[in-house]
Formats: sequence, C-alpha cells, structure tokens
Amino acid sequence: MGAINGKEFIERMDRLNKEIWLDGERLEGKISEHPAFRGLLQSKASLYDFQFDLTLKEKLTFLSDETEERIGLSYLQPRTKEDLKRRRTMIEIWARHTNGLMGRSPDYMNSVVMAFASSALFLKGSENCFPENIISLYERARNQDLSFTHTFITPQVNRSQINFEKLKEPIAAKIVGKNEKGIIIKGARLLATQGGLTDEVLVYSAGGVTNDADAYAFSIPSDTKGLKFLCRESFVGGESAFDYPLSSRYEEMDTILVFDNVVVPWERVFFYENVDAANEFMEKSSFYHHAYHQAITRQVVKTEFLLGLAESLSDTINVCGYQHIQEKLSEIIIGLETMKALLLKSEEEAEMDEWGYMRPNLIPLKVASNVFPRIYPRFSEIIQLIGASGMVTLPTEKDFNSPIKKDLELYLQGSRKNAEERIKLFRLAWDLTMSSFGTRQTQYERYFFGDPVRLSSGLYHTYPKEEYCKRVKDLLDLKE
Ligand SMILES: Cc1cc2nc3c(=O)[nH]c(=O)nc-3n(C[C@H](O)[C@H](O)[C@H](O)COP(=O)(O)OP(=O)(O)OC[C@H]3O[C@@H](n4cnc5c(N)ncnc54)[C@H](O)[C@@H]3O)c2cc1C
Repeated sequence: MGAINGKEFIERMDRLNKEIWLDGERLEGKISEHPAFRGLLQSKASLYDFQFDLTLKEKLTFLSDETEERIGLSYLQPRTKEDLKRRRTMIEIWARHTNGLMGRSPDYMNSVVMAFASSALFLKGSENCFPENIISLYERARNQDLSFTHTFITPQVNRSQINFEKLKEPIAAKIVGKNEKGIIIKGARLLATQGGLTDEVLVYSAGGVTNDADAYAFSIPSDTKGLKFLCRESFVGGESAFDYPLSSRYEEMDTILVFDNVVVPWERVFFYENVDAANEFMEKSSFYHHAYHQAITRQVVKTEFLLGLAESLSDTINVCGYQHIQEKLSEIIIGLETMKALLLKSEEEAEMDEWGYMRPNLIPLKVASNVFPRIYPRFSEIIQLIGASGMVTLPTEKDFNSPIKKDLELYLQGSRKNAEERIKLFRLAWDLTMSSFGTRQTQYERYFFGDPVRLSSGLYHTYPKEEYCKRVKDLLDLKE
C-alpha cells in the first residue's frame, strides 16, 4: 500500500471502533464528524494529501526497495548525512503547513518507530525481549503508513521518591498476568496526546523502572479490547476560522489511557519483565536523536511563525519604532537563530551508529530541547505585551456581519490595516497565547520532552566536561 492520502486516513479513523470518553459520554458514530476532532483530523488529512502532490511527492516520500511503493519519508532509516537532511526537509514541509502548531503530526511518532526499529538489535538475546516484533511493527507501519500516539508516563498521584503503590488495584498500568495469548495490562498511563486519533498506541514504561511488573513496551491498535481513552474537555472554541483560527484546525486533545485487563498479543510485545531493557533501550537506541530532530525542526518552524506574528502585530499598530519593542522582537530572532544553529550542528556532527544508521549529534539537540521550554513561554508573553488591550478587544465574525459593523470598522482599524484584518490578526495572537488552546500550547512546549528541571539535570550529567577541568588543573599544576 505505501503512503496513504487524506481520504484513506479519515476512512481508517472512522472504521476503528475505539472507546473514547468525552464530557461524560462514550463517543458514537464517525469520529471525523465530531466537533471536537473534525478540525484536527481534516488538518492531518491535508498532510497526508501532500504526499501525492506532484510538486512535493519527491520530498515527502521515497521509493521502497522491497515493494517499489512510495513510502512516507519520516519512515526513512538514515544511512548518510544527506538522508538526515532529506528527513529534515520532509519534517519542515509538514510543519510549515501547520506553522508548527500540530505538535504530534504523524512524522513525530513515525520517526520514533523508525528509531526503535533501527536500534532493535540492542535487545537481541536479552531475556523476554523480542526485537523482531519491533522490526515487524516498523515494516507494517511503513508499508501501511500507520499513525501512532504514545504514552510513557505514570499517573501523577504521588511523585515523591519514596512512593510505592500499596493499593490492591494498580494505578500505574502494570503487567498483572500472562497467558498463551500475551501479557495482561491493568491500570492507567498518563497522557497520550491525540489518543484515539491514531491507528496505534505505543506504550513504554520510561525512566527509573524498578520492578518487573512495570518493565514493558509494546504497540497495540487503538481499538484493542479494554483500552479506554479519557479526554479532557475540548479546546475547540468553535467552527469559525475567523474567531478561532487555531483551535478550529489544530486542537490535538490529550487523553488519559486506561487499560482494563488489556491482552497485549505476544507478537506485539517489544519486551516484558526486563528492568534493564526498560531502563536502557531508550537511552541506547536512536530514540532521542530522531525524536529531538523531528521536534526541534518543528519548533524552529513554530518560532518563525511567532516572529512573523509579533512583527505583524507591531506593524499593525505601528509600534515597531520603540526600542523596547525592537528588543522584544530581537529576543525572538535570537531564539530562532539559536535553535536553527543547534539543529544544523546536530546534522553536521552526525555519526554512524553500530548498526549502520546515521544519528544526528545528541548534544546540540539536548541543548535545544533545554532552550525551547524556557523561550517559548517568554515568546508567548512578548506577543501579549505587544498586543496589550488588543488581545481582549476582539469582536467575532458575527459582529462583523451585524449592524454594528460600521462602528467596528471605524474604531478598531489599525494604522496599516482595516478593522476586519486587524481583528483577524489579533484573534490569531489571542488563540496562540491566551485562549485555552493557546495556554495549552505553552504547557505543551514546556513539557514536550519531560520535566525541564530533570532535562537540564540530564544535560549536566551527560555533557563531557573533563577536558575543560583538565585545562584548569594544568594551569594551576593541580594534582587532583
Ligand atoms: C500538553 C501535554 C501533552 C503531553 N503529551 C504527552 C504524550 O502524548 N505522551 C506522553 O507520554 N506524555 C505526554 N505528556 C507528559 C509529559 O511527558 C510530562 O508532563 C512530563 O514528563 C512531566 O511529567 P509530569 O507532568 O508527570 O510532571 P511531574 O513529574 O509530576 O512533575 C510535577 C512537578 O514536580 C517536580 N518534580 C517531580 N518529580 C521530581 C523529581 N524527581 N525531581 C525534581 N522535581 C520533580 C517537577 O519539576 C514539576 O514541577 C504531555 C504533557 C503535556 C503538558
């Protein structure tokens, strides 16, 4: 089959019989027609359609050696630095189409599945590990253009370091049994963005696993029996793209996953009851390299969009001449160019891994993933500071179609824009930084790769500092 188009994607989403709960009700009918999901699914479909656009096809897909079909390029296993650049170009094209606002465009998890498969041999020969299942998942995903969400985190009940679950019923999803069909999982996992809006869910117990019951990884179809997606309230403001230019298109929905004695078939299990595999595979695989590479490419595109918006706001009300406005806009430029430089450095210093695949250098990517959670909230604040009261004086599309239009046209015009265009722009700024959709964007970018505090601690621990300490020691002729 190879790469799919938007129509095929939508049909697949409508066919899956998933258990999704939203606002006290179980969803019935076609998911693509539900107001909470319609906009996002249409936006995703348009990404898939790009794969068949004659001007983009070469950049978004590659020819499979085995099946001679065209495959989505996010599934390309990179062998050279050139391949890494091809991957980035693909990611950029999709990201530009959504201006980086779809945090979980399908290429993110496709890259993760590709990375796991490229490093699967790390698990070869280890107890309860099935690297062949990871490779066959990758092949199936690549050949059918499957989409994924993922869930790596346990419920936020008690995060103290000495917390051990003592309840009879597991809270954090655990292996509670095994039978001839597979492992049985019971409990919950915190957060899968776009849960229920993808073909499959990749589940991995990440970070600090200490016992066998918590040590597992697998991928299952979203409509597996016993799997429930519990949605937060929808942040779609409404259907009007004038009123809600972003949430009407890109509201991704976050879900809690409940596993009600879910049987994960053996052929779907990557590993189980192996604490070392749970703690080491993610680190040793190229997961971080390619997940960061995709995410930082998207974040660069998003920052470009933020800069465009901040400059357009300033221009519309003619405040670009003030130095403090210029300083704020420069802050965004500095962030943007820093992120771009780190991304390019990671490709320039890429190296082949032991399995013959090219990995972008992790250090610049880790630095970028420490930078972005700090600068994104500030950029959102800069837009609010430039927009000032314009961020709340926001009539709707209906107002512009009402008898009050004349007043709006006079009093809400901008120095270089008519009222309707000025309001469109300010509504965009509001939806990006102040609506429920916008504030979730900030929280999302803050926690994209995990807790920023622990991310910087991780950078500190893994950054090679010895050479620099040696220079100090040499200068002072120190012995220790
Ligand atoms: C919008 C959004 C979408 C997300 N989507 C997904 C998804 O699709 N899939 C997925 O797997 N995850 C997803 N996440 C989860 C994300 O990975 C986590 O938010 C992140 O890893 C932090 O974990 P936590 O939220 O449980 O915070 P916690 O770990 O509970 O942290 C809460 C606070 O306590 C502090 N703290 C807790 N423990 C420690 C410690 N040991 N040392 C120091 N400080 C500590 C933290 O610094 C923080 O201030 C998403 C999160 C958000 C906000």
